[in-house]
Amino acid sequence: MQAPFTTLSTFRDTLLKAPDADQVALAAAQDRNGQLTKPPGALGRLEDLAIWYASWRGTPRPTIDNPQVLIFAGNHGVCAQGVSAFPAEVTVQMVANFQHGGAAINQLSKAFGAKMDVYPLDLDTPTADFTEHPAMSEDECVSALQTGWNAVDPEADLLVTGEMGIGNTTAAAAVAAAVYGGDAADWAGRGTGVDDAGLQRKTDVVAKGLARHRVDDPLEALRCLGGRELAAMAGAIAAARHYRIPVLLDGFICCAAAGCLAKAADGALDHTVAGHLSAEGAHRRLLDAIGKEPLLSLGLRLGEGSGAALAIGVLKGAVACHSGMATFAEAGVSDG
Ligand SMILES: O=C(O)c1ccc[n+]([C@@H]2O[C@H](COP(=O)([O-])O)[C@@H](O)[C@H]2O)c1
Ligand SMILES: Cc1cc2nc[nH]c2cc1C
Repeated sequence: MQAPFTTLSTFRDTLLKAPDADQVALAAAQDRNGQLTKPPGALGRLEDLAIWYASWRGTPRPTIDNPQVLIFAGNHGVCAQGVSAFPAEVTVQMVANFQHGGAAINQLSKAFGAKMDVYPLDLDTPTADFTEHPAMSEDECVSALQTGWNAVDPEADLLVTGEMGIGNTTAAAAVAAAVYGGDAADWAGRGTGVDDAGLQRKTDVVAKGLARHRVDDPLEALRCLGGRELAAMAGAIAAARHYRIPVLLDGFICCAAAGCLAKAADGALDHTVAGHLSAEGAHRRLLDAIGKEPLLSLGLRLGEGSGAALAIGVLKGAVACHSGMATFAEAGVSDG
C-alpha cells in the first residue's frame, strides 16, 4: 500500500490511528507459555519476547520465516563542519558496498535468513546544514517518510531498520536533545571515532542547531535537525505497525528516529524491541527515554542495522522455543 499521508500532520494522524496488539493472541500465548516443559520463567526474557511477538502477529504459535532488513542512506549538510572522522563520500561508497554484498549487514542478513534492501536517499543533495537552515523542507521530510513506509514488505514477519550516513550521529544527537531535553553535550558522542577536538566541534554544532530551531514538536525536530535516512526509518517503523510487523531497533540513529514517533503518539513503539546497546555514549540515555531495554550489548557502533540484525537470532530462538516446545501434558513430564 502507498503511504497514507502527504504532510507531517497527516503522518501524525496515521500514527494516532495505528492498530494495537491482538489481546486474544496475547492471552493465548501467555497460557501456552505456562504449559511448556520448563520451570516457570526459566527462559527468562525469551518468554516475554515470544509472547510479545505472538501478540503482534495475532497468533499464539507464530514462526519467523520472512524477516526484512531495510537500510536507508542519507547525506548531511553539517558534515562540512568537520563532525565526522570520515568524509561524506563514504556514504555513497558504502551504498555500492551494500549493493555488492560486501558490508557487515550483508553477512548478518544472510546469517539470520533476512532479505535486505538498500535505499539511497538523494545522496547528491545533502540535507541543509541545520546550524543555518532547517535540514529538510516539509516536502523533503514527507518524501523520505513515504520512501520508508513504501519500502516495508507487507508480507514480512519481522523488520530491522538500519541506516548509513556520514554525519548522522550529529543529526541524531540534535534530534534526541530537541525531543527529550538536555544539553548538546549530553547527546553528542564519538560516532565513527572523532577525537576530542572533533567532539567539541560536534557538541557546538548540536548546540547551535538547538538554538536556531526551537522546536517543541517531535516531527518538526525530525524535519529541522534530522535527515532523510532518519525520516525513512521513522516511516518504515510506522508502516510496520500498520501491518502488525514487529520491529527490532538498531543503534543511536535508529532510536533517535524512533524517539520522534514515541513523542508524537503514545505507544507508537509498542511493536518494537531494542536490538542492542550501541557503544555510542548517549544510546543508553536514549533507550531510557524511549523505555527500552536492549537485547544485546556487544560494543557495536557500526549502524547499518547490524545490532538489530544480530538480535533476529535471539528473537528467532525465543519464538522457536515458544512455538516448538512440547507442553507438560504432551511430553508426559510432571509439572511439579
Ligand atoms: O548505530 C550506532 O549507534 C552508530 C554509532 C556510531 C556510528 N554509526 C554509523 O556511523 C555513521 C555516523 O557516524 P558519524 O561519526 O559520521 O556521525 C553512520 O553511517 C552510522 O551508521 C552508528
Ligand atoms: C566504513 C564505514 C562503514 C559504515 N557503516 C555504517 N556506517 C559506517 C561508517 C563508515 C566510515
